[in-house]
Amino acid sequence: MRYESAVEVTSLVKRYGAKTAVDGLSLTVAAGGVTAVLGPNGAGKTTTIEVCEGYRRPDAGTARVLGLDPVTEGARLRPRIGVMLQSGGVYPGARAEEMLRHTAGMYADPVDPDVLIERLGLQSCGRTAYRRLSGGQQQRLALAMAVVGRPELVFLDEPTAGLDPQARHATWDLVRELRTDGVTVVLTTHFMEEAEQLADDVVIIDGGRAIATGSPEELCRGGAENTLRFTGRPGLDLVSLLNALPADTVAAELSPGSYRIEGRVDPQLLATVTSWCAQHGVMPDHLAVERRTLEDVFLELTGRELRA
Ligand SMILES: Nc1ncnc2c1ncn2[C@@H]1O[C@H](COP(=O)(O)OP(=O)(O)OP(=O)(O)O)[C@@H](O)[C@H]1O
Repeated sequence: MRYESAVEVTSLVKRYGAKTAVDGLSLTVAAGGVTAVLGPNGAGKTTTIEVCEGYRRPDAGTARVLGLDPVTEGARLRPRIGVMLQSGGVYPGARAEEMLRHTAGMYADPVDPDVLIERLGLQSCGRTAYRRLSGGQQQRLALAMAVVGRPELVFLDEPTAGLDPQARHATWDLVRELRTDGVTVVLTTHFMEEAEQLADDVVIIDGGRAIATGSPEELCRGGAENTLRFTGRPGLDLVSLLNALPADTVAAELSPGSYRIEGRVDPQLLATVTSWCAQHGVMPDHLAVERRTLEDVFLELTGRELRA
């Protein structure tokens, strides 16, 4: 159940020398849901998460996590959160199973490590040193270590980067289960589909600031132009069709007989187009409404150019 915010970041600034990595960022994470933090490379996601985890001190602004200051009240906070770093955080020589059991032993009521080992397909890796695990196995072990203590809140920094599809789906299932159990999950990802699949809320960060927030549905709907496509006989009178549609609608015949209409595609527009087709003896085949995806929204907001 959602009853309060689990994370409150306010006007956060974090600099590395002359580089301002986080530049007055504010965000709120609702308790008991999954929040995906998205942003281009170098946007400041990891830095923000690491401030929330207590690994970095803010230069200005504040972070409150489960009502606590992650730096000054870290000792009280750490037993209540789980952390999966983007890389590292595990002693390279330790065996996988040993490491997970050791982590479990640090908590009052841990999940049975064997259950996590099976869930995350780590059975064959138990006696292998961490540094000899594959990248995907290291990721899965880090995830198991983040959740073994039954945290109230988990931070997962790119949990599925480099995972094969089976491991990605196993990770998604685990995140869904955490959510069902009322655990708050904050994850970063570059996979927009992952955010669409898992997130109740999305925060898009760019240049060290939060530039958009909302549920995936809200972000895809907001100010949205959608597209309607259909095929019919070539050479339809698009001027006549546009006369029947709202003024800002655009129609084009992309190739002979293949039509695209762009604008606010709502049930009324759909009805007008099909009724116009009926009046003109046109059967609109392959009629399809294409909604904006989170990736479309992300690229609209953050641009298409590569980040340095
Ligand atoms: N320890 C550091 N020292 C100096 N600069 C750093 C350090 N860590 C991060 N930066 C810089 O701060 C900026 C933000 O980095 P951060 O890792 O927070 O971004 P990110 O959004 O997580 O990126 P990515 O998606 O690539 O993981 C980048 O320009 C990065 O080069």
